[in-house]
Order: sequence, then C-alpha cells, then structure tokens
Amino acid sequence: MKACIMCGGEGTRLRPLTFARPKPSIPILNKSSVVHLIEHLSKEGFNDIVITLGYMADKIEEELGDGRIFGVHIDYVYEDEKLGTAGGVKNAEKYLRDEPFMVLGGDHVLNLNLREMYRFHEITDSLVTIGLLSIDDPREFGIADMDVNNRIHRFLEKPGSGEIFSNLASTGIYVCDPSIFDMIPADTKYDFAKDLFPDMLSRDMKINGLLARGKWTDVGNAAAYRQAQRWMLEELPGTTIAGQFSAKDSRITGPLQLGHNVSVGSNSAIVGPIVIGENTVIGDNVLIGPYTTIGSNCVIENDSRILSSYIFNDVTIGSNCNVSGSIIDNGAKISDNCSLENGTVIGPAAVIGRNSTIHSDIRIWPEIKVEEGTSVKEDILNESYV
Ligand SMILES: CC(=O)N[C@H]1[C@@H](OP(=O)(O)O)O[C@H](CO)[C@@H](O)[C@@H]1O
Repeated sequence: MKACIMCGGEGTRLRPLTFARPKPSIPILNKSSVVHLIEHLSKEGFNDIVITLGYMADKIEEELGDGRIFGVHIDYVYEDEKLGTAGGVKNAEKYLRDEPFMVLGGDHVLNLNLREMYRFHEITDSLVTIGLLSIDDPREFGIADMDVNNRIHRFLEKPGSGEIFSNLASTGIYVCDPSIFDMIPADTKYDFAKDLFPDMLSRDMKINGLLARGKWTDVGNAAAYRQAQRWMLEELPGTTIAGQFSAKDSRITGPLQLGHNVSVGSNSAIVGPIVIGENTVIGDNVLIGPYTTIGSNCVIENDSRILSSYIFNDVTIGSNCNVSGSIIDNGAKISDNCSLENGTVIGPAAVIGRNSTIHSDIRIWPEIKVEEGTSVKEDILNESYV
C-alpha cells in the first residue's frame, strides 16, 4: 500500500524548535517524530512511501534515506514554491497514479488503525475518505457533516464562531483515488481542505468520512508537542536499559527507557515514565518527575528538579534549578538557581544566566544570552533568525 507524507512546511508556530530542524524532525522520545510515523506505517503495511519536501529538505532525506532500515521504500519530491497540500501531492503524482494512496502530515503523531481506513476506502466507491475525529473545539481544523452511510455533505475549513455545525474534525489523513489528480491543477497553490473538497462537494462527487479510533494529533505548536510526548510516554511498555547504568542510592521507578552509560548520583529520585538518552549524567538530590524526556550527553547538576519537561541533546542544567513543563533545545545551558516555568521553550545554544526566572510560556530564541538575575516576561527573539 502507498502513502504520501507531506513534510514541506516551515513550522513557524513551533519556533524556536524549527530553526535547527524541520517540524517532522523534532524529537519525540529522543527520536524524530517522522521516524515514529514511518515505523507505524511500515507496521501497518504501507511500504511504498513518497515524501514531499520543502523547508530543510536535506535533514529529512539524510535521516530517512531510502527507507530500507524501516522496512519501506521512500521516494522524495521537492517543492520550490509553496503548492499547498493538494498541489504538493500533485507534484508526487508519478509515484501515486496506479492505486489508492494515503495522505498524512509529517507532523502527525498517532496510533490509529490506518490499514482499516484504507480497506474501508477500497470497499466503497468514494473518491476520497477523510479520517475524522470527534473533538470538543474543532475551530483549528476542517469540520465535516457526515450521514449514517459515512457520506460527507458539508466541509468547512477552520470555521469561525457561529459556523461550527459539527464537531467532527478532519485529521488531515486522507485515502485518495488517483483520479483526483485530474481535478488538481499542476504547479499551482491548491489545498485539499480549502479547494479540492469544496469543489468536489459542489459537483456532487463522493467524499466519505471514517471515524478514527485512537490517538492522533498534529504537532503544530508547543502545547500539541507536549501532548504528543505525553501520549508516547504513556505507552512506554516497561523499563529498558541499553547498556551500562550506574545509580548510587537513588530511587528509580519505571517505566523508563535509558540509553547506554547513564549515571545517577546519590539520593536522587527518578519517577517514570521517562526516557533518557546516552551518556547523560544526573547529580545528587535531583528529582526527575514523570512525563520527561532527556536526550544524550546532558548534565543535570545537584539539587535540581525537572518535571514534565522535554530536554534535547547536550543540554546542561546547573544546580538548584526548577524546570517545569518546559522544552529545552540542543546545547542550551541553564545556569545555577534558575527557574523555568510551565510552557517555556528555550532555543538551541541559548544561555540562561544564574538566578534567572523564565516565566510561563516564554520563548527564548537560539543563541540568546540572558544576563544573570533576569526575570524574563516577554519572548526574546534573535534578529539574525528572523
Ligand atoms: C488547508 C488544510 O489542508 N487544512 C487541514 C490542515 O490544517 P493546517 O492548519 O493547514 O495544518 O490539517 C488539519 C489537521 O491537522 C485539518 O483539519 C485541516 O483541514
């Protein structure tokens, strides 16, 4: 079975995390999110994959290669200018012409039964099947009105207040018949949700919906990213330790996934679910609370507390720091006695001086140096990155 993954977007709402990498390469459990997606597709029998690339194409191609290590074959197509979702897939038409294919976003984190959706599409005569989820507030999505026979009669992209006629939200996962290519103009900006679906419905062409069961999110912003990490951590099967591990008289409670050569000092407590990469060193009297991931080559010094936070690689956290609900990108340094409040995002190689507080939901861009004793209440941008 074939699948097309759209990976061209710039991920501006996820800045500063998308300066160093494209959105599909943001780590979830210390592994690029698109790798999780491809592993899931492979498991479900989608072995023939085409990826549409734009922003930072090389990073994705370098990481995934021809797909062999995931048990799939991957082809790539490149977008020089923005073609929209359907326009981007049209660009990959030569790989997708001969049988129905699935479309997904490179930022999707999910555990849905995609094979079931594909099979459902095959036994109906609709041209497109849209994966739908019932959600409380669907304003950020396309919404659909579906009858008992799964036929969609109305579709509206990002409804405004007073326009929400349904809480069935489009996941942006579609199974498409190749004949849709005849309706998508080449080399033109054209979207599934804004252009193709309304056009098809106005011509009475058949679009079906299928209520998806399971977990799905698109990692569009920092809050969705934290949610996605949480889900994946909830599914950690148990405790795995990749190799050498040393912990003095500390309390370690699973589930945990530890890379090679992690060390933990005295009187620390590590309470899973937690994932830690290789060669990370954790000091004495440190509390690392549930729903945390720490990458490789990090140092967490004595007396610090890390709760529900996502720390990438080569990060140093000084002593007596409080880090809560935060995301810290590669190579950042948090000096002693700092407090990072809930929702903080620290960009790559940023340095936070001693005794500083970064207040909730603040973003610090790459390489910014925050002076000692600063109380940061507004985002700090780095002009050279704008
Ligand atoms: C124009 C377009 O394709 N919109 C899609 C798409 O929205 P974005 O905001 O573009 O990510 O993905 C949503 C699901 O993530 C889906 O609900 C919506 O219909």
